[in-house]
Amino acid sequence: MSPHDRPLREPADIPAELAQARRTIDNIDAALVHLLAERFACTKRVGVLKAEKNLPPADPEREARQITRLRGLADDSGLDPVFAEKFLRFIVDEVIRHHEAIAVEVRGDEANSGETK
Ligand SMILES: O=C(O)C(=O)C[C@]1(C(=O)O)C=C[C@@H](O)C=C1
Repeated sequence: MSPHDRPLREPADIPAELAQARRTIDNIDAALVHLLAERFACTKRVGVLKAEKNLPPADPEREARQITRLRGLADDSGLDPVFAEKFLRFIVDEVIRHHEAIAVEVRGDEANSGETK
């Protein structure tokens, strides 16, 4: 466990309920960071697999299905579906940038090893 996992210290003079809510927010933010780190570790592997198999970095058809699914989940759980879609778009755009960089690296490695595909 990292020292950053602990909730932030709050001033003693703030209302107890606000301090409790902020502890919950800090725990949720920590979980979000851990989840994003796991997701990006997984998509890094996907980027390598795609580059090795000469697949394109982006898969718009899969993205469309992910958006439909997440919008439905958001709706069911009281989260604004427009926000859910923007959030996924933000993450996936970053993943695609990573995939593009990985593809450049893998192509370079192949060129250096004299491999052909
Ligand atoms: O599923 C893939 O093919 C991925 O590369 C992962 C991912 C994602 O982050 O969810 C990213 C890019 C694609 O356009 C679709 C989905």
